[in-house]
Amino acid sequence: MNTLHTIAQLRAAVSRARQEGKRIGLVPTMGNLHAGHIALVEKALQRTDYVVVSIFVNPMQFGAGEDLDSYPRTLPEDQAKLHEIGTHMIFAPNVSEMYPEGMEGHTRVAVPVVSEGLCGSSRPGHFEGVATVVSKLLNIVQPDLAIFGQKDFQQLAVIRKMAHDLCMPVQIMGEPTVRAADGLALSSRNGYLSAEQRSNAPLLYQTLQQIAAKLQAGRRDFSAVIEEARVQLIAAGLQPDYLDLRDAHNLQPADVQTKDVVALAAAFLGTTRLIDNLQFSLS
Ligand SMILES: Nc1ncnc2c1ncn2[C@@H]1O[C@H](COP(=O)(O)OP(=O)(O)OP(=O)(O)O)[C@@H](O)[C@H]1O
Ligand SMILES: CC(C)(CO)[C@@H](O)C(=O)[O-]
Ligand code: BAL
Repeated sequence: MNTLHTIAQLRAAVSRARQEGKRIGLVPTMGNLHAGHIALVEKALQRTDYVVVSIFVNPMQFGAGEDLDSYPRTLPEDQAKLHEIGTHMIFAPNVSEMYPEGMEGHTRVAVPVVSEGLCGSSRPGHFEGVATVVSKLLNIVQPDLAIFGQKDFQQLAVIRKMAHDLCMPVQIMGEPTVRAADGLALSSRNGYLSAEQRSNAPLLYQTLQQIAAKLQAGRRDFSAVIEEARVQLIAAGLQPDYLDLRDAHNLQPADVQTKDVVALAAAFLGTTRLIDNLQFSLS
């Protein structure tokens, strides 16, 4: 396994693999890899013959005052984890390789509607940054398959819509969220939590489970159920950013007709913002 830092080197390596008849897989990440990322890479290794993992903390998707500078950068540890499971190639460009003329006048990919609301409201410009960098990565690697986590549910919806609308010749696959034993979704940002915050953090997923249980038991007063959840999070010291029920297929607001629902939440523990979601069916 090699780590390449330039687009030209990576393109040459992928093109050699393709000439050997290999199917190419891509797993885009921002590094600081945990078992959630590893599950995506293992799926890519099962489904394709040559797996590229990109590691790039993309400044275009961070807003002012967010954690771009403090985001954990752990390339040697990431390399060891990826080597151990048989990853074929790491692509770890620096910012000037990806944005040689800077970000100011750079082309941007906007995916309306699905990018709006939820994380799109709290992080203006975030999904434009994600869609732009994922487009670049897809154009650089030209994979047959690209895999993303369902933990970032709205991000996955944005990327699927972008690939569809722009006729990108790639299969986009979403994989289930990997959780700690207490239910907390694994996330690089969990590393920012104090011991006390970490012990309260599983309440985010528990609250989503309680919302699902109430609706599956027959309640249809969506706003009251959401308000009860908000009150519970606040009482435990979590500050909800959003808590919402959407149609899992198109992220439009859920109503009493919606069959496949996703409950989505973002909440602050101190300055750390965690997200999670839970999909469930209503009859
Ligand atoms: N717990 C998880 N289970 C499955 N996939 C995950 C999990 N966490 C992240 N991913 C996926 O891994 C890919 C890279 O995500 P990223 O590097 O941002 O990791 P992260 O841990 O989510 O970090 P952050 O704290 O920035 O949200 C994304 O497709 C993301 O959805
Ligand atoms: C998809 C991604 C790698 C694009 O920077 C990032 O948003 C992430 O890690 O989820
Ligand atoms: N995991 C999504 C990337 C981000 O929070 O910027």
